[in-house]
Amino acid sequence: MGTDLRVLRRDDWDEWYDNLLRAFGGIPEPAEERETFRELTEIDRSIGVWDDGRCVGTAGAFSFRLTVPGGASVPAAGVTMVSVAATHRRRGVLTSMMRRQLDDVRSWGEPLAVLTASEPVIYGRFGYGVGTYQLNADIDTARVRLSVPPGTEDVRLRYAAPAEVLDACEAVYARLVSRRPGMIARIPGWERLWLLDPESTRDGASPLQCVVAERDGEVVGFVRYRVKADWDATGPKGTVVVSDLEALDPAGHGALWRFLFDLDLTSRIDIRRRPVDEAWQYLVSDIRRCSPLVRDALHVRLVDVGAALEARTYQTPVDVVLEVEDAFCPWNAGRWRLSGDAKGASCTRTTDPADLALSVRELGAAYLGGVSLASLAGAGLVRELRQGALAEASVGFGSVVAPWLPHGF
Ligand SMILES: CC(=O)SCCNC(=O)CCNC(=O)[C@H](O)C(C)(C)COP(=O)(O)OP(=O)(O)OC[C@H]1O[C@@H](n2cnc3c(N)ncnc32)[C@H](O)[C@@H]1OP(=O)(O)O
Repeated sequence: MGTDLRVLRRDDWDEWYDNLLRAFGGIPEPAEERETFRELTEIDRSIGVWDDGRCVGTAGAFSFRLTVPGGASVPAAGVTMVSVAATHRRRGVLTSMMRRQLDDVRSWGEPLAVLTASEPVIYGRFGYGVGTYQLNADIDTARVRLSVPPGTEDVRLRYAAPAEVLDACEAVYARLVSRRPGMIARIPGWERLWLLDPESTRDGASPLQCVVAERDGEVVGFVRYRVKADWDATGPKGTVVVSDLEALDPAGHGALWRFLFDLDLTSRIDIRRRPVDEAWQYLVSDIRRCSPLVRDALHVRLVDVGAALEARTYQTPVDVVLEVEDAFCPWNAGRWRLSGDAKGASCTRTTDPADLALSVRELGAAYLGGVSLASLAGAGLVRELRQGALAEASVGFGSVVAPWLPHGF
């Protein structure tokens, strides 16, 4: 028997998933988490590589709908659970899975594939560009002060068991999805992930706690967090480890952040995976003592350039011919005329002279409006062939709010 790349079968899931866990260090997952991922795995959209009957490669693809600039919710394959057995690494197993997967995504009619990478170096060769960034912060709340906007006093906070208020929290999330490019509409069942709280993954912190923010009886935000207690000879210096926080308006946001800042016996907030333009940064007295750190988040691949560029809108009018290079998905290569504005867009094949030349990777980076084409041109990755085309496209592709991926997958 030789090497076989095929769609996953339900009976093979355990061996397939064990290959994945082993590639990530071989640390077993708590039973509840493993069962949740078993249920969330879309078997017929997952592939594996078997060598002599043993699984040596895995890759899955969730059926996401991703918010793009303009607010449309666009089908996107959420590439996930990628692994190759260390015994078989660097022999092209990943490349063969990426080949099959992108062909599949195309045949499913999904214009985009997206992923979060274990290491950013892996996926550029397959045409993915970094389309969103995330902000991590480690805030010294003993030194940094927070001011809050008017209306914060009208927001009431109350503790609740995370499971008890899950529906209300999900309703807040659902209202935010169309507001930011990069957000993913919730697939039923995924909400269970936010409640998983096995002791083994807490790293010494408390169980998950939840506080909801209400105004006039309506939930306008929530925060889920843990507290990691710490005491030394000088007294308490605990850390608030934030799991997620969402708010519908500035007052709800301010109230929740003030709560985090004011928690007794703590002197730090550890918060990750936040929007790079999130409001709290403009409310703190000393941003340096918040140790902000920006990191790549969502990697974006245009699987169907025409359909993807038509699915979003452009904040100012654009009419440009793009010369696209795409060695891995050659059906995208060549010239496309993109004409669009804030109401809609068309993107069709053309033989007209090109205005901008770039690879599909740069298009992926710029697609959600978080990376400007002008910045990429500054790096020599986008070439302007008609004077003025770069500024026109760069402004048009932009987004008023920074794109943001709220959770990993
Ligand atoms: C979306 C997600 O799920 S991200 C999770 C990815 N998985 C992991 O990080 C788990 C641990 N790592 C692995 O399982 C494997 O090393 C993988 C999946 C990253 C790579 O699989 P491989 O089968 O070794 O990759 P493959 O042989 O097809 O490599 C293709 C090219 O990418 C390069 N490459 C692959 N992985 C890496 C890496 N981690 N760092 C640097 N280069 C890499 C290879 O050197 C090769 O380059 P070349 O074409 O110039 O020779």
